[in-house]
Amino acid sequence: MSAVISVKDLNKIYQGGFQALKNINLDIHAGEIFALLGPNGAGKTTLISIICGIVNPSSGTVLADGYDIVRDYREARTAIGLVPQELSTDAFETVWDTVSFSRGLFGKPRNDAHIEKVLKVLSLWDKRDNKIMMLSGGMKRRVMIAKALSHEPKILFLDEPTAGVDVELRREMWEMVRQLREQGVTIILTTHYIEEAEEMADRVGIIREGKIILVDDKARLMQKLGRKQLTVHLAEPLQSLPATLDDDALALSEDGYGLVYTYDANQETTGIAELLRALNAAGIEFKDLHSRQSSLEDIFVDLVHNGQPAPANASSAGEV
Ligand SMILES: Nc1ncnc2c1ncn2[C@@H]1O[C@H](COP(=O)(O)OP(=O)(O)OP(=O)(O)O)[C@@H](O)[C@H]1O
Repeated sequence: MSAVISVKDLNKIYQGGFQALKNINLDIHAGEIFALLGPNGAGKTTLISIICGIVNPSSGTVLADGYDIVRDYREARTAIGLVPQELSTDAFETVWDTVSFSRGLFGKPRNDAHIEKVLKVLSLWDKRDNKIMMLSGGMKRRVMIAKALSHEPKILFLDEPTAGVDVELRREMWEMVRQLREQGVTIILTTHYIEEAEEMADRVGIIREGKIILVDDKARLMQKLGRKQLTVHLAEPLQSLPATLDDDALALSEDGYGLVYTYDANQETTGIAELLRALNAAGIEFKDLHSRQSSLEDIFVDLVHNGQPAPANASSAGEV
């Protein structure tokens, strides 16, 4: 697969000596949706800013669409559209003028047909003559994306595209991002919503303390690192686990009514049959069984906080 962005041995030391990026190596494939995940301060924005030519690297190289982001700055930058975290648009301009003006900033000749296409994909066509200040927050966010696409970039960076956006609008944005990918745009997004990466990404990269700790195909990652969890709902609460049930993979819920067993679904023997036999032998009755696959969020939390995948925890906040 061809790399549309190629990052090699990239380091960033900010003035004052803080090293925000530590020897980053990363290839982004043409046509994929790549999600960059990491806790606050991990280095996501720094990495994106370097690729987009906003921040200077301390060492290492980055090629965007084959162009060196330092030596061939102009060509590299033309290949990229960036939607930053903060909304910044001219409130008094119309949607059409703002988006066409952005195209001009890249030295591209006027192309009304392209601007029309972008506004239509982003469902902004009906609003083209409205002033930005008349638009809702979600529409303003779409204007930012339209601006980033105005010069026909091959690569689109979305930094926290749905931060503070309600669930319905988030789903709309996801749909729109998928449409852009279908039109051949490579998309790199950073997100705090794991659900967003789980829903959309082809590949996921996890960054922690300035280092890329993992890059993998999302589906493979979930299969490889995912665990399953079986909860046995007991008829009567237990104070503690009987000695015959002592097993690292088994935990008692706080209220004593749930036994939570974590296992690897890819193994030939999961240990479930033994567990149920042991419960019988101990005279422990249960009312129900419930199993779940660990989510990308479980995997992420384990990797970021423990450095390795661990048993699925029932974390469901959806945000890190
Ligand atoms: N201009 C700067 N000077 C010094 N340190 C900086 C500068 N910009 C960022 N940093 C530091 O570099 C680290 C990485 O910051 P960065 O903004 O890249 O993280 P992030 O992963 O994007 O975080 P968030 O999820 O909070 O946006 C942080 O510790 C931050 O304090």
